[in-house]
Amino acid sequence: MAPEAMSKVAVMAAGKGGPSRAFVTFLAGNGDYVKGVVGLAKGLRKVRSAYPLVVAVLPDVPESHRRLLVSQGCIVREIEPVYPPENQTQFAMAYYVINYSKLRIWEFVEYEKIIYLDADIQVFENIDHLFDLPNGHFYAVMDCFCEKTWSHTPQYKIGYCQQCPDKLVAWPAAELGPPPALYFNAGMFVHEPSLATCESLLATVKITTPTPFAEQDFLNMFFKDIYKPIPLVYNLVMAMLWRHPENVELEKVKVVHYCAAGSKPWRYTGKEANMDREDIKILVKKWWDVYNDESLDYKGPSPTTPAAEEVKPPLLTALSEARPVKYVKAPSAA
Ligand SMILES: O=c1ccn([C@@H]2O[C@H](COP(=O)(O)OP(=O)(O)O[C@H]3O[C@H](CO)[C@H](O)[C@H](O)[C@H]3O)[C@@H](O)[C@H]2O)c(=O)[nH]1
Ligand SMILES: O[C@H]1[C@H](O)[C@@H](O)[C@H](O)[C@@H](O)[C@H]1O
Ligand SMILES: [Mn+2]
Repeated sequence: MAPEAMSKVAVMAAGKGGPSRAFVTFLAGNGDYVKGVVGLAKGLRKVRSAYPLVVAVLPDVPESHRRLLVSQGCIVREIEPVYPPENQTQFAMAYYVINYSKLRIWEFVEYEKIIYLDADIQVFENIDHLFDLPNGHFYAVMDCFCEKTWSHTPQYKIGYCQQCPDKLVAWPAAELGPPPALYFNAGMFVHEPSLATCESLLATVKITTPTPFAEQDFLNMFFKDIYKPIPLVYNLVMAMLWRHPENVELEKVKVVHYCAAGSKPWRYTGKEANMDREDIKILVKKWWDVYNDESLDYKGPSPTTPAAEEVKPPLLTALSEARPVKYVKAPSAA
């Protein structure tokens, strides 16, 4: 089926009154991450996903970028920034605001379930079946602790990784107590929006000291009791390719997360560590092939009404009214 026909199916399916579902991504600033979102929208079309891509945008995303996303069939929704607790940021403020603002997607209660994907993710095979996972859990892929980005952690310091818990070094339980809880990469997850959860997330974040991986550390803490790992084919964290090649069957991977330093396809130069690998070059080319494929451009009806009708509800209104936030053409939860 042609991509534009599939988009019509998506609109129809969304309007049928079944459980409403959406892919959600997140965009901040006026930089080049918008390319990631365009690539993702086209990738989801290529694999014939039946569900829309909602883009949660911070107020600093320029109008031209919003229009571009709408022209690519995305549903653009502005969110309010979430700020870290005052005076507690040992790291850059902007970084925390960007990442914590992701917590707003729990406000999207017109969707019963969402699959969140970072803008630096591409979907190469259909993953719509993940919407059928039982509710009540937080599904995501386990992270790898082996890159330098982890050097602040005890795991990294002793050379322990949950991807091969017995191989490198076993966790020294005698000294450090039980091994750390399983830790997911927050670039991709499956969960249910809920105003109650959102309220609790925002209240908890206010009293939680920011840590280096920002909302990722926070979500790991918040959802640790309901976290369920899913196979790494749903979020290939790139470092897995050189850190744990024995765990990766590249031909089976459905979702690639271009998160390693230097791997964002739209900034790729090949010069950073590990970036001259053949598998990386292939994955970067695959991303560009989707991004440049004009046949994947959105050709269906406009997924939103004019920008003036965009509803930008303050969280408090949304919470106090405790009903789905109204938004143009988004599948209704009814
Ligand atoms: O200028 C920016 C920066 C980030 N983003 C959005 O924020 C997401 C997270 O940023 P990165 O993808 O660059 O972060 P990484 O994947 O390298 O980092 C990982 O850690 C982050 C916090 O440290 C987040 O948890 C993220 O989901 C997780 O995969 C992006 O995909 C994008 O959707 C923007 O829109 N603009
Ligand atoms: O393991 C990954 C990786 O190290 C990324 O580069 C980092 O940005 C992520 O937050 C982390 O989860
Ligand atoms: Mn990412």
